[in-house]
Amino acid sequence: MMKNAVTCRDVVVVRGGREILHGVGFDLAAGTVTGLLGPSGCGKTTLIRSIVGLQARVTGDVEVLGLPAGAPKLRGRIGYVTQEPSVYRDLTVTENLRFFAAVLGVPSSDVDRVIDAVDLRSHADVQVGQLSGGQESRASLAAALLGTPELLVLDEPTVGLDPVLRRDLWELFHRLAADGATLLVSSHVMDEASRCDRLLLMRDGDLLADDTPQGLLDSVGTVDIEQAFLTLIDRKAGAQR
Ligand SMILES: Nc1ncnc2c1ncn2[C@@H]1O[C@H](COP(=O)(O)OP(=O)(O)OP(=O)(O)O)[C@@H](O)[C@H]1O
Repeated sequence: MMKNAVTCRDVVVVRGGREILHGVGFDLAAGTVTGLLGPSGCGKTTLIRSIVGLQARVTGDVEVLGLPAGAPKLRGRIGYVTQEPSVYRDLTVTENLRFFAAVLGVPSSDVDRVIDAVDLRSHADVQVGQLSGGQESRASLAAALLGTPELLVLDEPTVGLDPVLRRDLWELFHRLAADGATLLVSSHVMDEASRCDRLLLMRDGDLLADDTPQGLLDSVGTVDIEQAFLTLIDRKAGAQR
């Protein structure tokens, strides 16, 4: 049986006095790329924060790599890239990565590997403040790849990237999964859905679907994921009427 890297059961989160997640449950199989898709504000970042152990007021069960989310032993086993760049703008790409490698206790030889992985070799000695938005987000991704984490959680990593870079990044995600990593990648761009092994479709703090891209299309009876998402919303609204 395939091992699960993440198991969520009945996850409820309250933020600012409002219930944001209403009892979410799913598994992430090890070595797969799962897309977390849904409109802005539906709760993707909140769910991601619950998995990486940064979210307060989480009830239900969130198990990550066999441990409760947030367990100190998970540090170094999870790579998390937020929507905000997490690298220092006054340091070069290489200087940033050497710094993070030292903090994580990762050999500095790993720096070259992650620079190549995100295709930033030509800008390795450029200050992050002088990079384009897409290059800066790839520098953040490179930092998250240091030490080869078993779980990579990426919050909208392809925002602002051109189609070629997006394609290259998705290829990288699948190479990492083939090497055994588990990836959860959030996006509100539905056309990225077909690149995932599995999809979690979210709306208003609930999971509308948890399926493979083809399984979703077959079960809903549509030809594209965006249409499937809209059909599921209409069905749910109809059921609630
Ligand atoms: N710090 C906070 N305090 C209170 N409520 C918050 C906070 N951050 C987010 N929220 C609320 O939680 C809900 C879910 O936000 P979240 O950031 O998880 O959505 P998202 O799906 O990641 O959106 P986006 O795609 O725009 O990043 C939103 O209604 C938002 O207003």
